[in-house]
Amino acid sequence: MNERRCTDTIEHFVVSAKQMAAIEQRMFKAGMPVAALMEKVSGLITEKIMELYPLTVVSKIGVMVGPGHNGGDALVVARELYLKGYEVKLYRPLVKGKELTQAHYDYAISLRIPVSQAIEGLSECEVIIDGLFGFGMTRSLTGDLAAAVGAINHWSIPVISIDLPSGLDTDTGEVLGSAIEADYTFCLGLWKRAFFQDRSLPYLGKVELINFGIPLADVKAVLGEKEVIKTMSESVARSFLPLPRPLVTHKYKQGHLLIIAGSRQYAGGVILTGLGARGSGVGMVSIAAPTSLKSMLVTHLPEAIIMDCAETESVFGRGGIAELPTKAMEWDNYDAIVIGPGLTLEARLILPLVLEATTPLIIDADALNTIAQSDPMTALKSRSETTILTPHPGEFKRLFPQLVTETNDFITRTQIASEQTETTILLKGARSIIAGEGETWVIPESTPALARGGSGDVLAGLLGGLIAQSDRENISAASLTATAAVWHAQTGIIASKVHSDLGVDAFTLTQYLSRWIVSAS
Ligand SMILES: NC(=O)C1=CN([C@@H]2O[C@H](COP(=O)(O)OP(=O)(O)OC[C@H]3O[C@@H](n4cnc5c(N)ncnc54)[C@H](O)[C@@H]3O)[C@@H](O)[C@H]2O)[C@H](O)CC1
Ligand SMILES: [K+]
Repeated sequence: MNERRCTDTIEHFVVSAKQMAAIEQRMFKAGMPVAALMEKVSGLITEKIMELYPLTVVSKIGVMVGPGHNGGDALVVARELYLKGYEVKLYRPLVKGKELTQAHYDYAISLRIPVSQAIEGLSECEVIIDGLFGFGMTRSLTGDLAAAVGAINHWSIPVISIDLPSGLDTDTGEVLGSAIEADYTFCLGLWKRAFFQDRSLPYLGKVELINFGIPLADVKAVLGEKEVIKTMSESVARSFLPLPRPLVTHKYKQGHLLIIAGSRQYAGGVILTGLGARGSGVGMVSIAAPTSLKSMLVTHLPEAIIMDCAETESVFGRGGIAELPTKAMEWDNYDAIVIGPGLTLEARLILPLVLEATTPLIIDADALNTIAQSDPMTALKSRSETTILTPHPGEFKRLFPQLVTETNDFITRTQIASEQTETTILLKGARSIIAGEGETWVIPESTPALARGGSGDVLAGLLGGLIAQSDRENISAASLTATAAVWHAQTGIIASKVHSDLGVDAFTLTQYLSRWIVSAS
């Protein structure tokens, strides 16, 4: 495997609370003392806090201390900051705690670090450290705990959460009763699943992984092969791009993508998909679209071959594709097909034929909605070639209503849907999730600037173009899908820096697709 593609480093793995506890136990069993690990971790957190809030700027720091080792970490951080000269005040709502945490508490008292009996005692602090609960939180926050969290969220004092914001479920990111809205979260050792569930984003603030040297062997031993979830970093995504191009090549060697999209009702989606494909660098784009869209498509995408299709009656104002021309259905001519954007539910007339194509197929938008109206499992499982679905949460729910009811976890949902349909699924969101062929990827960064009509059409074209020109023998569909998702998200970030979060309409987005590639050099 290409060395640059190595995802076997600590920063790439994502774990559940149960897996984290098992990994930690292996380290302890091998001889690493619990107290030594807590000192090491807390030393690193202290350094980060001092970088963010130097003594010259901030002096009063409040520390919330819980009963478990998250509270132990908080007490070590409190002690170190106190010894460095900060005015530290503790709040410990639960008197009982784990032995090591109690020992650190006793020592803090012996140093005369003040303790407030009520949360209000922390209201004058300039920063608050949240060490109430980490991955050991099992029950909902109630009573004094919930009230304390509510008070902190109400004040406008910056909050730093240790490991994860107290009150969030480590795996699903759900709020258990009430949760800290942190400004910064220092995730300890390995990324937890909650960091990649959309619902937890408003609570996490800026996130950073504190690498304290968990042995990779312990991670691999606990996760095995089946339960691996990885983040797709920018550098790994770049390594999956079809670069460098061979010096001697021609357009059909660089991939031929067929886009089947558009209707009279939704004429623009097909242009945006075409522009997304253009941005991918794919050698050739063919477009099958309703005949009345032809001249417009030629104007916007002069490089594409436009195959005009007979239209359905516009009784409902739809004007969708009634029939695909024979030329379009010579599937062997294409390296990938994208079907969906702007088709309307008239897609039902052509979809069964397209599903039979022996070409990698990306199914988006109305094609997904159309499949949802039939029997998705049977329709998708019967395909012989790679199939990629790109639903947003609404489309996902229409396709897999039962899964949405049965599991509260976006990652698990995507994995099960992928297994059941034998497809690769990209569940789009603030943190997109990709599952396919046993791989699971999460996308660690994006921007709300991309929450606009047409943004998904661009992604479908970009993904189709990437699949069409890639070395599919050596790169999985899931890896390429995650690469396209990173490319799309990072393009949004780059464009929003120039145009603001309000300025990244789908067309503008397409104009920045190549910037992400050159931004690395
Ligand atoms: N990852 C590592 O290798 C290290 C992690 N450290 C820190 O340890 C915590 C996890 O510690 P643990 O003691 O297992 O769990 P918590 O601190 O999250 O708290 C568990 C504690 O709280 C009780 N409890 C749970 N829910 C509630 C509730 N709603 N109300 C009241 N009490 C509750 C539960 O019964 C337990 O007693 C990890 O996050 C890191 O911060 C190490 O310090 C370094 C190595
Ligand atoms: K915490």
